[in-house]
Amino acid sequence: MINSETSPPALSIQSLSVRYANHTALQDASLEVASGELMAVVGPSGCGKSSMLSAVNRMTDLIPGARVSGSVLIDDKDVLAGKMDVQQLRRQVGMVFQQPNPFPLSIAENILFALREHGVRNKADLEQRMEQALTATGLWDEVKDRLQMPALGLSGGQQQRLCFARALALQPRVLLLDEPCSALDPIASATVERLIASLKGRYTLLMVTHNLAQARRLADHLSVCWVRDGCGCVLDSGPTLDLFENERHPLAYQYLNGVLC
Ligand SMILES: Nc1ncnc2c1ncn2[C@@H]1O[C@H](COP(=O)(O)OP(=O)(O)OP(=O)(O)O)[C@@H](O)[C@H]1O
Repeated sequence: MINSETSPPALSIQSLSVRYANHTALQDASLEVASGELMAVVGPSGCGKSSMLSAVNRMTDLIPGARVSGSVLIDDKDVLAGKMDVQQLRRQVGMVFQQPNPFPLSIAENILFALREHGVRNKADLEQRMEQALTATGLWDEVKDRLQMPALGLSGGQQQRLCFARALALQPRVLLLDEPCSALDPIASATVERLIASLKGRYTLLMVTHNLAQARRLADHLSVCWVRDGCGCVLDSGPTLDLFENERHPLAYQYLNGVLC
């Protein structure tokens, strides 16, 4: 287990702003995630949570008119720097979305394709990494006898775990999770939540969720975002229980404790 008291943060977001045309989705946001910890980002709709995640893996590059400023350091390297190799960044920073989005390929190919795209060629390595990733997500025993079947034939929860396996196979430094359970039924959601809990300590996780109870169960640290003067911003960040139980920032405290109407 990594000692977060002494290690520098794995992910440090500093004065991050994201603008789309003339709208500021996120203004001057800063937070730090220690290596091996899970930080949950919560806040009302439209406060810039997804925009924050998109800046971390440079998906904002793909949005016409999007402008990003500030810095996003992963192990002290600024991913927003022009010289950053975006292909290399996508290997370092995995992402799982709200809707499971497996490729319309076989279960095996979903993982093998991602590995080959990132330069893994040796057949034994490919198979070993595929099995490890499927095992880590609890899928191996469920799918090992039907690896050549279409991934889209899996249940929603299994598809989501396959998306986790596809990301984990690349051994990312940081994993971004954008409401990873919200499209799943309660049983599948609980399975994915257990999977996320099992990743703590081994991966650095930044998770957007609207489920405050889930944030409280899973997150080591919490960042509460808000919309102020039409722009998304971070109200307060800190240890999860401290934010839930102590009125450090009145608005954040009221939001977390459901006393805002
Ligand atoms: N591609 C885009 N082009 C223009 N505006 C956008 C784009 N993506 C997001 N926005 C706007 O930026 C603001 C922040 O959106 P974002 O999706 O980051 O918020 P969010 O907190 O993740 O919301 P939700 O909880 O509803 O997913 C919103 O006003 C949204 O309409």
